[in-house]
Amino acid sequence: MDYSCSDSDSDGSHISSTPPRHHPTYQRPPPHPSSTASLRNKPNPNPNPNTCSRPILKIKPSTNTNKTKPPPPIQSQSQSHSDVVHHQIPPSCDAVNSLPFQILIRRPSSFAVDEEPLPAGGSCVSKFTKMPNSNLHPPAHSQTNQHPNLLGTLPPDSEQIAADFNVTDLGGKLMSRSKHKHPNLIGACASPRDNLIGTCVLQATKPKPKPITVNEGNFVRLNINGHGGRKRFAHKVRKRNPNAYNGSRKSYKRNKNNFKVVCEAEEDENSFCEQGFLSERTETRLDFQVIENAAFDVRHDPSDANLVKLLKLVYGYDSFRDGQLEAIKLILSGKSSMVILPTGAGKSLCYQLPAMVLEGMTLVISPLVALMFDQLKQLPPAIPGALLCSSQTLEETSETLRRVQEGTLKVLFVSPERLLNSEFTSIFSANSLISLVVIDEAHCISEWSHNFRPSYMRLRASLLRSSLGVDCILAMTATATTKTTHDVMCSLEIPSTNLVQAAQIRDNLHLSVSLSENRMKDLMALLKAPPYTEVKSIIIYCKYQSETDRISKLLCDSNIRAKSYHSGIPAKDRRRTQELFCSNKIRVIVATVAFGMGLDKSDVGAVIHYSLPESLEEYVQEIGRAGRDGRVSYCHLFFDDTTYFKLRSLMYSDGQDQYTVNKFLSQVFSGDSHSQGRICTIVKESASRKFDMKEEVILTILTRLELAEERYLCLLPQTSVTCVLNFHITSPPILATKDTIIATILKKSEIKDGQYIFEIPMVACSIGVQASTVTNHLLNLKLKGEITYEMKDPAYCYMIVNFPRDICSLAADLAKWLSDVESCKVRKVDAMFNAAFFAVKTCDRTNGCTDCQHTPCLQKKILDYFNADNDNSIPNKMAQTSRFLRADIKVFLQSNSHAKFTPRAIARIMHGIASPAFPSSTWSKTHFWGRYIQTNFDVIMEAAKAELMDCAGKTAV
Ligand SMILES: Nc1ncnc2c1ncn2[C@@H]1O[C@H](COP(=O)(O)OP(=O)(O)OP(=O)(O)O)[C@@H](O)[C@H]1O
Repeated sequence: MDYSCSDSDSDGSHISSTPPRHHPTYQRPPPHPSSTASLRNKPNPNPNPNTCSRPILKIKPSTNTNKTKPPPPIQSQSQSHSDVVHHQIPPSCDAVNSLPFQILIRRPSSFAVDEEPLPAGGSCVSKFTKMPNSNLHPPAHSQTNQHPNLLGTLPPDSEQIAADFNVTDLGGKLMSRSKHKHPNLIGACASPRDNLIGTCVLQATKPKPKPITVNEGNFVRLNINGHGGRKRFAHKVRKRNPNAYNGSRKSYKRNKNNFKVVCEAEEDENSFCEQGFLSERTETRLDFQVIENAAFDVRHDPSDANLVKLLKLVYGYDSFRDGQLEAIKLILSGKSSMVILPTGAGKSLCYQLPAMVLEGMTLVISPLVALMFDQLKQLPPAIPGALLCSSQTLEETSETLRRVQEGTLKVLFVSPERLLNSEFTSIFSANSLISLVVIDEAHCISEWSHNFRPSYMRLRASLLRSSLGVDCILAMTATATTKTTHDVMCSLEIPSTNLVQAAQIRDNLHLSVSLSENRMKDLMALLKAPPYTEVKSIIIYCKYQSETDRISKLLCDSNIRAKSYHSGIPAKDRRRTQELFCSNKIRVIVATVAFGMGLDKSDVGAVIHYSLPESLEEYVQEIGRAGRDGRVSYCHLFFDDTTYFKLRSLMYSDGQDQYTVNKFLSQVFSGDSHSQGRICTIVKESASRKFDMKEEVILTILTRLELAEERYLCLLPQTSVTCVLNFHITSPPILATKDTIIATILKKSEIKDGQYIFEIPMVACSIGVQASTVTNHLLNLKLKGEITYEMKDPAYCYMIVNFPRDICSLAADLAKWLSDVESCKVRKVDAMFNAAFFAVKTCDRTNGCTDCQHTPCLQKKILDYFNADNDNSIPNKMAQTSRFLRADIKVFLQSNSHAKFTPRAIARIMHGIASPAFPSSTWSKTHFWGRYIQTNFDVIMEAAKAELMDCAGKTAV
């Protein structure tokens, strides 16, 4: 069996494995640094005392099956950069937080989109430009200036974090501005001229209502007929939505500097008249006036009638969907809430509408940059919005921050990593600018979700309150089990009464499932038969990238317009594919899990799962991309044992033994118990190989150490450790005479082929400054043409806050926690497989199920799964013993006596799972690779442990 074809796209969860793809010939595997057996220990209790019981808020049932639920600088102590580097730097956590870097998580996954170079820009300037109101205009001297260090090209390693330099530096400047009274309402036009150019401000008092004239009535007329009105209005929105970037990254890029286009309109009124735009602009002004009045009414009386009126004006919809009204009322009354509504149910409206009504700004925390762009684009014109991401230019970032300070933004999208930047957060904590924090995809907070992210783990109510000065939090997700919901609500301190939940699956989705011996053949047959022949847009989900390419080619060969989509395809091509799909130029998109988040194509008529999803959550998310227009849509799932076993094995990619965690912690806390305040770095790549631990797992452990009650460390923005420097204009010794940093660099460098190689933290420490000061200085010199340099060895950076009293028991706790997370993921695969298996093999087809149509029984399985109080008892198909296992392990160890193994490493090889120290490029050539994929992983680990102890005993003798 060949298990090396594992080019899967992760779902964004670091726990998902993304093994490499290759087929090399067998070589003798290299020795491995780690060795011996692993141990286990006691669990970590729930850290949050705020328990949330069953949800209480009920949603009125509609067609859906609604569910109700409730110190001073000291000398450097750097070691080799390959491991942990320690640096004593000014100790205040705040001070170090102000390093102009952010932690960015590199993910070989859908979330990797987060870090892809996105089209520059993102702060979309709306036509709601600031009006000449002295209250809103800072004095000229307080205008934001460009930071001299931040212009021009950034070094490759710092490209990603460059924008965050901007935020940091600007943050400081912005803080020194005069404090402006934050406006309250949207769309109050200030002067006739401002009106003509569609300029708006937010006012604190109710504006004088204007009588609606024939012209003015256009807006109301456009929307009065609900859906039809919405369509026509949507057209207007597309034409004029200040938040939209025309649906196309390309065109957005083209327009990114065209803020001027909007501003120029002010000067070029005549041309607008000539082009016949004047009346449209007048309508726009009046539209906003009407909306503003309606928003004012809602703020003073959030009655159903007023809310529906505002809904109709802004969106053109006649009524709220399930859960929306309840959620909006909770938010408007200042209550933190959690909203669990199916994909496509309209969760965005639950924060957009309050954003219009509430004073101050709504901050939306979103896991993906691509998702932020989509959400920004979808904001109605009446809600001025922007986003901040690391791919933006200094100008774009400063423009957005200026609008934040002025209060002319109502919605701002940011990534969770942004909250690590204390200068960014200080803008808000000092000014109370934010009235609502929305956490999109809130399940990512919980390690018990299918998509846990370490950066989300840091989103706790206490942090949000202290760093952003906000009281009201809205957590939104489409998929959360009872355990995940409880976890999220506890972390965000949301009372159990404030849960708005509806069935996690829509009724218009027809679910079918089949056990397949030959999935490719069955897929082709499915596509060539009704109802699929009639479906205009289809998504086919596969586990592996290679599968998507193969299937899309096959479909094209069969005259079906199809394209593949996965994270191995360049971002530009992926965007193009998505555009082609959204504009119906291709009929089928064959994708990995990397596709779909934030996709709002309403007429996807079918979603086919060529591979078993990793969890019912993933399944529900993905089928939720069908039928968003409410029409009957078809979702078919193919499954088979082989895919299940492979998938299940992959869930063991991230677990760690206590032995390894212990070694890792010893490295993290190397030094003595008086090392509080010491700044350390862990070079990602070398540490990952050394401990046979994925980089994301390293970050997860560090984050966990930060969030522990004792707070062992404080995570700092990531940095690069090594710098390779070339001098170009002035000779190094001459430059050193007038530049202290260069003088220190010369002292600390090793010279190789004329290049100066040094460690940034070491240089920073010896001068007693922060690493960012050194990098900023280098950047400045680079911009002057004096030097060029390359940054290497990206590293996690942290400050030791509390030295652990007992590293062994801490390691035991952490290993137990990692093991629990691992088991949880395995159970999720089992639950997915069991649901499919039940439908095909056990369902008696009495409750509406027929042949392979299993909507009723799958819906029930899904609801049961999401509502279960625990997930402990999920049966699985794994063998619990194997006759030849011990003997095979013995042979394997004998034939690889040069290498050192842990029991887990052996079990992974027997399951065909690659890891940083045992890559499949080398180890997949052993014929034991994946041989025991059907045997319980823990059983193999136990056998391996016994065999290793045997070997060790013999060696000792
Ligand atoms: N009350 C409503 N009436 C009609 N359409 C609505 C209503 N509320 C939202 N919609 C529409 O439903 C579509 C889906 O909304 P939205 O993108 O907010 O869904 P979502 O729940 O966030 O989905 P996902 O979980 O996939 O992100 C949008 O086109 C939106 O305009």
